[in-house]
Amino acid sequence: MQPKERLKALLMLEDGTHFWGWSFTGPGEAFGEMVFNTAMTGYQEILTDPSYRGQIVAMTYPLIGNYGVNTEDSESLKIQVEAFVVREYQPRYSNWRAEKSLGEWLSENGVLGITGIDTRALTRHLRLFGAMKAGVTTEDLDPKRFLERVKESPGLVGRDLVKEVTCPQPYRWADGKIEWGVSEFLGAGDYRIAILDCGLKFNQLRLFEERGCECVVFPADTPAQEILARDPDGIFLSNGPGDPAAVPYVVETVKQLLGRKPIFGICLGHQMLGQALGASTYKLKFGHRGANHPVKDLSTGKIEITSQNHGFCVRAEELPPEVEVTHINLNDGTLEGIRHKEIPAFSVQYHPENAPGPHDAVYLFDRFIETLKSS
Ligand SMILES: NC(=O)CC[C@H](N)C(=O)O
Repeated sequence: MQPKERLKALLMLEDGTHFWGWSFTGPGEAFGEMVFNTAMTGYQEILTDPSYRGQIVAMTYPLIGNYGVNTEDSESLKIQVEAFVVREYQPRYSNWRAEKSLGEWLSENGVLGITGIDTRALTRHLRLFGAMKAGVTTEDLDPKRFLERVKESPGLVGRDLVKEVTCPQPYRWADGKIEWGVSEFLGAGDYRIAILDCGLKFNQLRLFEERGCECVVFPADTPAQEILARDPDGIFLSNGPGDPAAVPYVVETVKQLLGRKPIFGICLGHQMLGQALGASTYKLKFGHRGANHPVKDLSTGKIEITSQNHGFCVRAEELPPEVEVTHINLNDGTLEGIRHKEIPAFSVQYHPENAPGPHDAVYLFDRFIETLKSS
């Protein structure tokens, strides 16, 4: 794209701090919580991760777009971020799997991407003052007026975004494909996993399938009895967007499932389990989003390098004595994993399914299968 075709864009934070850049996707406007992700690669997976709903994501890696996008690497059926912010967008992609440019894909899907932003300054600001509401626009370039609109936009706290991303009806996952409307297990695997979909990433389903599991996915508001009626061997609680305190109906479901079937939760799923066990959640200052967060597995003493994407955390001090802390984050000491000592239920705050990120923590899927064998 030649500079003369570029549209000027404004990125405005809730505190009035603002940056000028250019759109690389055409005209547009969006609002959301401004967050940064430190992964060096994996922008397609990040853009399609439903946990990013309600957020504008900036990449700290300075060159984005150089390997294009393809039809295989998406983690859900659509682009989920509200908008995308980069230092330097590269439209000339080079990769044998690429099918189109990042800019074409974003603009076809009506998602605004802006380039030319000093993402290092932006990130330092967010680290100092915390994640905050923001807006990006090519249409309302008066900073004073746009700031007022950013202030009026809804934030993340108290907002149930799960209802926006959960599947509209149950489906069965078979050979990497969705079979809409199938809510029964057909006996195709060694283990039947019922998935409570709060905004899952497809790699969770792929990893279960690779391990011989048959997965049936249920909308987040499915009552516990309906799930139990399918007689699954285990229950998986997926990741998902927004404030974990704003989805009490899922916490209620998890309470009813506890002790009935083995449970494994990831990220929002972990926050649902934590709340079902009696702890509350709080908002982190700027969250953890990236692909190199060190986490210690306290049961083995091993350190794993993990993929992360969360802005909230479970209060460890509120967990009852029958719940053990299994993982901690070595950057800031926050809670990263729990396990119930008496009933088969465990969860982690980070992303063992990676996509994008290192594969160090995939063992947790195997640990869950071991739990199913012994339950
Ligand atoms: N990836 C996730 O599941 C994120 C969980 C939750 N929305 C948070 O930000 O903490």
